[in-house]
Amino acid sequence: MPSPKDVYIAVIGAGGVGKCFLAQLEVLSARLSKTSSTKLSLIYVSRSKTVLYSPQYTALPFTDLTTKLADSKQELLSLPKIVDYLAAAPSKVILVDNTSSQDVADTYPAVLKKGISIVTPNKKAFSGSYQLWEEIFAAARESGAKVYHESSVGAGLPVISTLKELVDTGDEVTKIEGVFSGTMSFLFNSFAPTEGKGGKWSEEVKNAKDLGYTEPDPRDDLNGLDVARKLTILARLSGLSVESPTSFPVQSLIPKELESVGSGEEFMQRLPEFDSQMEETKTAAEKEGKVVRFVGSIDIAKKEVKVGLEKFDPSHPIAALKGSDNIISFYTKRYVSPLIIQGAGAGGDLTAMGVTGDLIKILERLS
Ligand SMILES: NC(=O)C1=CN([C@@H]2O[C@H](COP(=O)(O)OP(=O)(O)OC[C@H]3O[C@@H](n4cnc5c(N)ncnc54)[C@H](OP(=O)(O)O)[C@@H]3O)[C@@H](O)[C@H]2O)C=CC1
Ligand SMILES: N[C@@H](CC=O)C(=O)O
Ligand code: NA
Repeated sequence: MPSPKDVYIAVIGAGGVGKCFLAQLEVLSARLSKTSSTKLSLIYVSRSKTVLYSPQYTALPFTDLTTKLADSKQELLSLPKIVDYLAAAPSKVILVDNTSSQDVADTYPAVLKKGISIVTPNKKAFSGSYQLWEEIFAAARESGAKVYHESSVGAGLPVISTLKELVDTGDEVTKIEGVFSGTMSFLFNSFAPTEGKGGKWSEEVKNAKDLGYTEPDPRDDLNGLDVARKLTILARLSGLSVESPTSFPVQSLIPKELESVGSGEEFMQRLPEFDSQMEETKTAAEKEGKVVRFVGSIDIAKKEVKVGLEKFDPSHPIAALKGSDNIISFYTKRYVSPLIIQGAGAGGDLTAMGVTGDLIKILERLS
């Protein structure tokens, strides 16, 4: 029989972030077994085409887990079947969604209604329709299940928790601005550095993908939608009921000629043909003694959200960012001089850290 401190963990998605999360889960699980009465049991892990799970809810061993998952012949479960399986577990369950799937995100209300808590870096649930946002939090309130998504903005950086604490303690956010994409930050810091020549645009896009910074399809970064999703989440948490990430101006860096390309692979292959377009943008800024960067802002009073390229003096903190750094400035009634959060905003281990941190918060709050 499971004890009240047994907690079952189900993980959907074992890519760049998911694999790092599983490694962190193994360490956390071993630490908790030595230092507390909490026993974590990983009972379900899946990728898009394979699944490994325990019908009897016994813990899956961590040894060679990703190889066993890749080789598994177990039949995939549909999302409603996953919910049924988890709801029938004999103790508390936390679902970890490490995908960028809208279908998985759309299942959150049903998951939460069954009392299953969720942690995720997936932006889709919180930046989809406003109706989905309301359904998610209504379901969590109704059942008492928790839903945490720190890594949906700024990867492991404490962006969501900071904003929630500002709002929950009665502060009023007036403006949020900065660099919200690790990919875009890396691209512009390497393509248009404040010193030196910089690399080719398409080559830097490939580097960002290889480093695990981009979305599964890098076009979701280049079209500005990833930043728009993050701003939608932050705006909603600040009290602005933004309808969707396409309900405000978003500048896309996808060349017009490649807008209708079918696959991400073909897009990456053809991108070098259009390097001259970004070169022109860079040169135009250089002629003014500036550099281009991809930024976003939310003006709460004006109810204005925007995403796109802007030019900065090389001495500006946004121009001086390094690597995949994000910089996020909160202007509030209390913080007239902004509260600034800065640091790496993408990468498997850093993103997984936010997910594992959320998991720990839920474990502390589960009664
Ligand atoms: N990478 C980063 O730096 C950051 C990522 N995030 C977010 O983290 C999430 C994961 O990103 P990342 O790990 O980089 O992406 P990857 O593409 O590397 O991994 C996604 C994983 O999800 C799996 N998957 C997709 N759809 C399904 C499904 N329906 N059922 C089961 N598994 C599925 C994929 O399966 P398969 O292996 O078969 O393809 C893959 O294992 C995304 O939501 C992203 O926005 C957030 C902050 C930073
Ligand atoms: N693709 C995203 C990943 C984190 O959200 C980014 O580059 O910021
Ligand atoms: Na974060």
